[in-house]
Amino acid sequence: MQIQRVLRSIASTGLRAAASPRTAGALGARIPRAAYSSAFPAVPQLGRFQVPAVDNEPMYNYAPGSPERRKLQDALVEMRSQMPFEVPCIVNGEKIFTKDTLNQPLPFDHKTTLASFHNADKNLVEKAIEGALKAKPAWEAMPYNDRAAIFLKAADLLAHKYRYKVMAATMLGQGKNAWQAEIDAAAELADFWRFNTQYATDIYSQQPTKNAPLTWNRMEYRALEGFVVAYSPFNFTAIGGNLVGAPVLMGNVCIWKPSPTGLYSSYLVYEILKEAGLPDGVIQFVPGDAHVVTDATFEHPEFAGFHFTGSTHVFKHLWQRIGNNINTYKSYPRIVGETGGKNMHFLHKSADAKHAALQTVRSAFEYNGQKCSACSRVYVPDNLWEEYKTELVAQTKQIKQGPVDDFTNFMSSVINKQSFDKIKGYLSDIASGKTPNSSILVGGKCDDSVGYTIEPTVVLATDPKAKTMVDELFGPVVTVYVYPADKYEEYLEIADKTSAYALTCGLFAQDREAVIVGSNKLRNAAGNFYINDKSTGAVVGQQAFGGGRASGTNDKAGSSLNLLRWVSPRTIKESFVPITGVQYPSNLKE
Ligand SMILES: NC(=O)c1ccc[n+]([C@@H]2O[C@H](COP(=O)([O-])OP(=O)(O)OC[C@H]3O[C@@H](n4cnc5c(N)ncnc54)[C@H](O)[C@@H]3O)[C@@H](O)[C@H]2O)c1
Ligand SMILES: N[C@@H](CCC=O)C(=O)O
Repeated sequence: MQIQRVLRSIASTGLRAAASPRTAGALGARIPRAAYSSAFPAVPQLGRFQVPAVDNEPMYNYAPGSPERRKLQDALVEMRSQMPFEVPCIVNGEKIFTKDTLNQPLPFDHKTTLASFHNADKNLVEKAIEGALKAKPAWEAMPYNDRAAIFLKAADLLAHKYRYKVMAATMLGQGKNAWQAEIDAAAELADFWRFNTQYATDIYSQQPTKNAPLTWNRMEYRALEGFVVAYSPFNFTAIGGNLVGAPVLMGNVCIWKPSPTGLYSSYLVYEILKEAGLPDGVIQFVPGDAHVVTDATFEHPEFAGFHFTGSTHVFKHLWQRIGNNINTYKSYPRIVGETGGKNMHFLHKSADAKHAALQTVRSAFEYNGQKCSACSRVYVPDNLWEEYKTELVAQTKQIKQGPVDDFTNFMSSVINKQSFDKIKGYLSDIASGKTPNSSILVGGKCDDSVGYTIEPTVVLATDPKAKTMVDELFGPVVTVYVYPADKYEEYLEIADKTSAYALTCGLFAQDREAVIVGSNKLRNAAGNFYINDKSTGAVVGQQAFGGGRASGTNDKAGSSLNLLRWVSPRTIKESFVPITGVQYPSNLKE
């Protein structure tokens, strides 16, 4: 509160100073010092501060007997003993219980509720927008060092004080096992917040390199005029923290509609930012019906940007809506969306078949196949098929599935009934012969009596355009197509054209020429391309993430490219010496 008061006073004195008239219009006239001297003393910046060097958050491995395993198990027990939690909307720092509630169940035990959350109605969303716009001048005026410090502090709070709590919420609410929660809710989120401070510093330091005599040129990276809206998906706690964190670090204010199936961990993320010093109103936490929140935010003239991660059809629909409203807005809204995938592993005949099979099992089935980057189609040359299949089937069969509290479980269940029904529909059609050219090689059972559980499943397709080679299922199903080993280039071209998506791809080959040919032919088939590695597991600071085509705007979360979308630069030229006439030398008579 105190910090907000100070910032508000800075912002308003700044505005007063800008508006105060000069005593005389002519250049060179004396300006009384007092008119200006009171405007800026509250924010002396007596140094060019250097944001601390950042590194990836070290990851614990949760091996049996490790202290981190015990601490995480304790956090799970504690969370289970306290749930269900009640989650309010938070607008202008105030917790608001609207009494219009929904539950977030455990996906692997859907009769048990993790949290009950209050949905915002139209009036509350409008109040959130108004409050955010009021908070904006002070937030934007806060010196960058202080904005960065808030995010660095949040990252440290997350990595230390709240690590196991946020991980436990991610495990119970979103169905992740310990390792998947570690790489998401602890490591990736801390990395996003820390690395972004570095990227923002880099952006701010990009300044004009030339100055004509008697002038000074500068570039100011203004926040967008208005407010930004962020809609987050259920599958990564870190993504929600970055969807709001990136624009806000650059001086924007943000209306955050978290996913109903990732709600409790999102709430904890908001609370951490608040504890780190984020002023009230800068992020407005408004769970709510998607249509209600969209109607209120997308119809507002100050709607300045949309930061989305989720499915392709939702993003396309929302983009269209923004287009239809274009005459409503003060500016052209920035639209950034990372969306679906139909990610492939492509093996050349020189590939290490066992390595590729193991990586396929990890990529296709870790987090129950619910990573946007999960491998869901594989092209295997016939010379490697027997070896690859033997390993793939054996490894798939030994996967243990069940509640996340049992650390020996590699998988749990998919997120909700809608997802379960969709995947079950595809698998039933294959099992009953309704889908031509496809059969189930291993897995295929679906059971939603306790959790929304789908067995890890491998489909064998005899048509490279079979339905499950094309559509995103977003669950633990991978489809394999066996191609003639000597038709590598032909099948690279088919793979490139098979799906509308272009998110991630793993190319497996020992032969360097095959690596070069594959990389070239699949240049536009993926925004994240891996050679002899799986299609999942991008790390902030190492592999900036995002895809093209129907997979998104490819603004690369976890990079300066993304942060640049949240600023509207102003070029400033200052002249130091008055001119003395209008004519240029070229106007003079010979
Ligand atoms: N490319 C990436 O970086 C990336 C990362 C994570 C997830 N994803 C994709 O996200 C999807 C899975 O996440 P999800 O199920 O949470 O996605 P989703 O599209 O169902 O939901 C995303 C967000 O949009 C909201 N939403 C849903 N329907 C809406 C509508 N009609 N109008 C307005 N808002 C709406 C949701 O409430 C949620 O906040 C997959 O397609 C996956 O590939 C992509
Ligand atoms: N960072 C993740 C992708 C996020 C999508 O769900 C990965 O690369 O596995």
